[in-house]
Amino acid sequence: MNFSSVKPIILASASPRRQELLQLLGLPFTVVPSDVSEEMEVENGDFTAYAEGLALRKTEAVAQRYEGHIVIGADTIVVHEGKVYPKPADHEQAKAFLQTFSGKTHQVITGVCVAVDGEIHVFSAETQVSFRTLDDRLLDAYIASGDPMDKAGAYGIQTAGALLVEKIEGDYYNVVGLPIAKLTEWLRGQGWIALEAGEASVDH
Ligand SMILES: Cc1cn([C@H]2C[C@H](O)[C@@H](COP(=O)(O)OP(=O)(O)OP(=O)(O)O)O2)c(=O)[nH]c1=O
Repeated sequence: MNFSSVKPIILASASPRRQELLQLLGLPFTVVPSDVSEEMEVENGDFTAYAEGLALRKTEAVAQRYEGHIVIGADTIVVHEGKVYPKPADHEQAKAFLQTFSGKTHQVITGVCVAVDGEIHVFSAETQVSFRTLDDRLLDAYIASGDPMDKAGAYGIQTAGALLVEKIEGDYYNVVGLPIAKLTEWLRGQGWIALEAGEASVDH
């Protein structure tokens, strides 16, 4: 399946997972990571606004340098009982995070931002992830693998972190870092991308 786009696409993300997911569309894109600080306050307990705000910040930082492009940025956060769990600072913190999630359900929210020539659109997706009751040896082995360190909440559902998960409700790819179906539907709806086999596209 191949899509074409009306303008060149930039993925404003260093995440290899997001790059792989965007590759599913079979269209060319360039990666320009944003380099913005991810320090922001959660306001009024609104985690969706927080994830969307970070996605907006990352996207805008790149979009201002690339007129005439479709710039896509995202931010994935893990939320449990009113608190955001970022990428862990060290193995100890990774273990503490995962122990907190053991036997419980948390939320993964990915905020997505698309900017085209000053037009900015933001949306998000949320997935409920329920963890198994984790045994200590499995946790230690998983953390020793190093896999948790570059991932929000200290696990990757797409890697050996899969062994920690009991069930999910919502889009799996949203947990991995990009709700690709929702993004594709949105881009098609705007006419920014189209199926190559003759789908009408809007002239922007
Ligand atoms: C929960 C979870 C997160 N993650 C990853 C996705 C994201 O790469 C990362 C969350 O960090 P982000 O800050 O969203 O993204 P990033 O720093 O990797 O890249 P950039 O800011 O340049 O876009 O956690 C997984 O790969 N699997 C998972 O199961």
